[in-house]
Order: sequence, then structure tokens, then C-alpha cells
Amino acid sequence: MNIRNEIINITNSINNKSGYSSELLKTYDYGDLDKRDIAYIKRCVFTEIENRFFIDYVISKCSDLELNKLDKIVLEILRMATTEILFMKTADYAVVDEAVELANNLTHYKDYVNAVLREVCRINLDEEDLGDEIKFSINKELLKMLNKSYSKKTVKKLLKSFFYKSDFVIKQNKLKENNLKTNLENQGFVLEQHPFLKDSFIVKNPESTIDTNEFKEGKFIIQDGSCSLCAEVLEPVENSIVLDICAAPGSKSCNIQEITNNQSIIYCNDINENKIYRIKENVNKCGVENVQYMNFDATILQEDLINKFDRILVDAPCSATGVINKNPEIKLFRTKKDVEDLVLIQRKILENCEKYLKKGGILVYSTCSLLKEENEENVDYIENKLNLKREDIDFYGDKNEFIKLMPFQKGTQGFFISKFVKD
Ligand SMILES: C[S@@+](CC[C@H](N)C(=O)[O-])C[C@H]1O[C@@H](n2cnc3c(N)ncnc32)[C@H](O)[C@@H]1O
Repeated sequence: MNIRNEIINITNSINNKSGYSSELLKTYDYGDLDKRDIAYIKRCVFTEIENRFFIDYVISKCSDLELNKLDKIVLEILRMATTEILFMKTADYAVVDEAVELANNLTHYKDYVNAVLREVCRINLDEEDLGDEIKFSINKELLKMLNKSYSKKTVKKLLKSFFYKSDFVIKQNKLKENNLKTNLENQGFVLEQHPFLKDSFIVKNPESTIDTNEFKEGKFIIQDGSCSLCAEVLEPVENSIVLDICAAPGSKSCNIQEITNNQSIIYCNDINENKIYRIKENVNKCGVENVQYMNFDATILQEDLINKFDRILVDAPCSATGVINKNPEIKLFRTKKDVEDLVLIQRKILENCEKYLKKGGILVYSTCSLLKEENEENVDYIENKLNLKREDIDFYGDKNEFIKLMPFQKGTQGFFISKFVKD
């Protein structure tokens, strides 16, 4: 296997929107490549996507041909090599040689690639002069939506935060383990208590946490701090009947059953049949019991579920703008139309879930979106159009209308949680 061929293959899959980059990079078949090469591929692909518009801008400054008229493979070779020259420590001459050889094997543009990359090696840019779209590699429509949701100052902080790494957080699974911190520290891991979640820890040296027996045996799950809050806000109690309507891969379902010590019955649904096995895998690994599986489109009303549940979690499909730092392609591809379509889906799911909830039952609506359309505006919609009353949420000792975690605060991803009770 050739490292640079694999970089181009993965980048093409991301360009074709075959899935989130974090998932593609994790599940890609790297064949016989060693750990160092795999790490290089991941870093190069991620950096290129994270800086795509800036990189294209640099290439356009160094090219006589217009980028949108270039052969797709040639453009990808140039993007990869430009990433290596500008952001990685590989020697420029080696990068240019490798790229030219690849261009020679795959295309007729060897001399052109050579000429452009020699210019890239010499380029001197004043980044201050660049607009936000290029500087932060974000598409116009998404930038406009962020500007509509936040002040200029907050948007600037968000744009910078898209390049931050969130803390690596693990959540102890009390169904299986009560002594996680000591056990992992005895193996050399450095753990810090999470600032606002009692059974969660920030791992300072996370490499190889997934190789531990504790992980393989489901004694902890890897879960951003903000996510496990959903289960707490839902307040599941023993003997309650719970619906997790958009459940895959099932981490929040596991959190819920953990709180009731497996003493509630949880129905896990997802539209995607293939993802049901991911829920089952997590449930089995974590020792979670009393689970029923369902596989339907939550936008379509299921008459047999009406008035059946004491608790419902709607962890809705969303723009995922709160996890751009893990999936930077969202900055490039997410459109206004996508968000409008998602809002319709979210509202339809909420309308149906209101019917599934018993009187006095609790519904939690959460997203990993930063956009007001999917968060605050949906809260208004629920309050005004559905038979659900918003409840304040206790967080950090304060009562909050909802919890909104921003990716530039507290080392978490962007996340939104709101809570309602049925009248
Ligand atoms: C944000 S993820 C859920 C994450 C999950 N709650 C967890 O914590 O592991 C949203 C899920 O909704 C599912 N989904 C999308 N549209 C749906 C629909 N119309 N009906 C049911 N599930 C849907 C997706 O397949 C995806 O697995």
C-alpha cells in the first residue's frame, strides 16, 4: 500500500460525502501499513479537510490553470502535497518528488504539478488579509447562519475553536466498574476528574486506552462530557418505560440504563437498520439489560406507541456543527437547505414523540448543533405548538432555560440539551 494513494482514496470518500471523516478515518482498511504511516495518513487527510479553502487559495495563487477546470486527481494530489508543505514537517523536496511521481503514474500533468508545487514552497502570504471564509475554511452559507445565531465576537471564537481538540473523556460504567480511576492509573494513564460530570474523567495520555481490558469489557465508554448529561437531565427512574428514538450507536441508552441500574425498560430505535447492530454491540459490552430494539423512521407516527412512555430522549439528527473539530468537512459542505430539511425532520420527530409520552412524562431534546434554528427556535416551536412545557435544568448550581455547551468552553464539543414535561 502506498501512503499517498491511501490519502487520496480517503479524501475522495470524504469529498463524495460517504460519511463523517472521523468515522471513515477510524474504520478505513489500512492493510499492512504500520502505526506511524497510519497516523501520518490520518493527520494529512484531517489537516487538508480542516484547511481546504485556504489550501485551494494557495494553490490558485500558484497555478496558471483554474482549479475548477482541473482534473480531480490532479487537484487532490496538489491539495495533499500543499498540506504536507505548509502544515507537516516532511521535507519539501520529498513531498514534491512524491507528488510528481504520483501525477506521472496517474495523469499527464507531471510538469504542471511540479511547477505549482515549487511555487507553493516559495509562497509568502499575509494571512491577515484573508477573509474568514478562506482563513477558517468555512462555506459562505454556514458562516452566514453562524452570524445569524451569534455576535461577531462569538463567531470569531467559534471559528477558532473548530481547530481545537476537545478533551478525551471517558465515562465509567457503574454497571461494571467502580474503581476505574485507580485501575487505569495503575496502568500508567493520567486521569483527571471531569469538571462537571461525576463519573467521567479526562484522560491526558489517551493513546491506547482502547487496548485496555477495561475498554474491551465495557467498564468505560469514550464519550464527550456533554453527551452523558442527556441521561441525567432525563431523570430516568426504576420501572419507567423509556424511548430513545434516535439511539444509534447507543451510548446515551447505556447511560440511561446505568442510572436506573437496569431497572427501567428502554426501547432503542434508529432509522438505519445497519446501526442497530452497533447499539446491540454497545449494550452487550456494557452489561445493559431490559432493552427492546426498533427500526422505524421517527418522522412517521407509530399508532401503537401512543401514550406508552414515561421518558423520551430525542437526540436528533442535526447539522453536527458542534462537532466540526472532529468532522471538519461539515465546514465545507453543510448548506442552508440541509439545515432547513433537518429542522423539518426534528419537528416531525418531536410532534410524534409528544404523542408517545404519557401525561407528566419527561422529554429531552438534544442536538450537537450550534445553530439557533435547530436549538432555540425548536424550543420555541415545542413550547408554542406542542403540549409540552419547558423545565429549567440545574447545571453548575444555576437554573438554566437549557444547557448550551460551546466548543470554546470547558473542553467539550458543542452540545444543546432542553427538557420538557407533558401537561
Ligand atoms: C445524533 S445521532 C444519535 C446518537 C445516539 N443518541 C448516541 O448517543 O449514541 C442521531 C441518530 O438518528 C438516526 N436518525 C436519523 N434520522 C432518523 C429518523 N428519521 N428516524 C429515526 N432515527 C433517525 C441516525 O441514524 C443517527 O443514528
